[in-house]
Amino acid sequence: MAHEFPPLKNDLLLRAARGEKTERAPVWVMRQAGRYLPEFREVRKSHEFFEVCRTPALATEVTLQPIRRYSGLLDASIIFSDILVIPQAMGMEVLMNPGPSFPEPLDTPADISKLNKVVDVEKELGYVFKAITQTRIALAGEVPLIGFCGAPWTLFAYMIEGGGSKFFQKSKTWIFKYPEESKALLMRIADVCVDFLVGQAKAGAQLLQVFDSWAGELSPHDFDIFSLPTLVHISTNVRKRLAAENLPSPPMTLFAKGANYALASLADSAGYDTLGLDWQIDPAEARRLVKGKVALQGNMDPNVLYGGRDAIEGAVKRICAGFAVDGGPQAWIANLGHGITPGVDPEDLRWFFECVHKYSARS
Ligand SMILES: Cc1c2[nH]c(c1CCC(=O)O)Cc1[nH]c(c(CCC(=O)O)c1C)Cc1[nH]c(c(CCC(=O)O)c1C)Cc1[nH]c(c(C)c1CCC(=O)O)C2
Repeated sequence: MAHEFPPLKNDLLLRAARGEKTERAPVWVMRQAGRYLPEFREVRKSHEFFEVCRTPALATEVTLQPIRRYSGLLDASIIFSDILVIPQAMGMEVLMNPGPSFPEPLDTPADISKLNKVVDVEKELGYVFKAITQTRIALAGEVPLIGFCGAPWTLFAYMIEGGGSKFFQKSKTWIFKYPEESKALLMRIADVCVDFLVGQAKAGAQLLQVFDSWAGELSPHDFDIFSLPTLVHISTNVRKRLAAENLPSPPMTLFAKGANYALASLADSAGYDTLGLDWQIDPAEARRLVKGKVALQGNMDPNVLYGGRDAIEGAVKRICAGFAVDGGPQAWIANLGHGITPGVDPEDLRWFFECVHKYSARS
């Protein structure tokens, strides 16, 4: 399955992810297709969240909304979907009302038998591959398209907690009481992640991002046991599988939120080209920890977007200076430290993009 796609006109994102110097920093934001956009809310009025995910024409439409609105300012698109499509593919029911909820979460390891024995990713998640191919065509080479999945630890926690959680008591009970069963389930999820990312790359995704949103809930010791091996499994096997078919591997990004304690070791050995950063670390300190081994992405506190133009400009200026290498942008993708939230004024986000263009430019 080889697709012919329109040639890419803006490769800033891919060059920065490979560690190259760029004339200015590429910029996009997590959850850029989302509820802060009136045109997104309009689509959601008549379509359920997962209906949008499962209908390639709708997924393409909402993926393109921010690209159209911020034409010339945004340097990447990210396919509209959710990390929780993997638990669905494994046989679990997931609702979005308005946050995610699982009517039948995994209670004890005996419940693992309720999951699908084999997951046919093409059959279960082929709609994501279709959406990616259609979006790639519709983008007409304007900007690259990012594919993504959730990291095993984060998905495992959702599948056990049954939704968001404050204390992660149930998922922590699993890892401490049933460590072997937990590791086996985490690896099963990791195998689905591999199939899913390989399929997304084949369908046309030009960069792949893994979201470990709850990495920060683990101690450094437990992260090394319950998350890191699965992340390495994913980066290694995605590249291996694509290479076996003579296909190039897209650059890979890992966003392990809250896991700044692991930055140095992730840069050393996790196998990702770029590490995403939340806002809890100073850019210069992150640069120091990763020793030039990987590119970085981030990391403005998303709530700065509520602080008005001066606050946004000040934060962007500081961040651009903090990530600069030899006085200019290199190996840095400007982004927020987490997803944009629904109350942000889209014009304030435009200002954020304009400030990144201005203050990251090589003089
Ligand atoms: C943990 C997680 C989820 N989903 C995702 C993560 C990892 C990133 C992170 O840490 O935030 C990833 C995600 N979710 C969504 C995308 C689409 C692409 C994009 O970034 O624009 C991506 C990359 C759409 C979405 N996923 C969701 C929305 C909002 C729901 C809606 O339209 O009603 C969107 C646009 C819903 C969702 N999905 C999830 C939650 C916790 C929620 C509810 C939170 C909220 O209300 O914002 C699970």
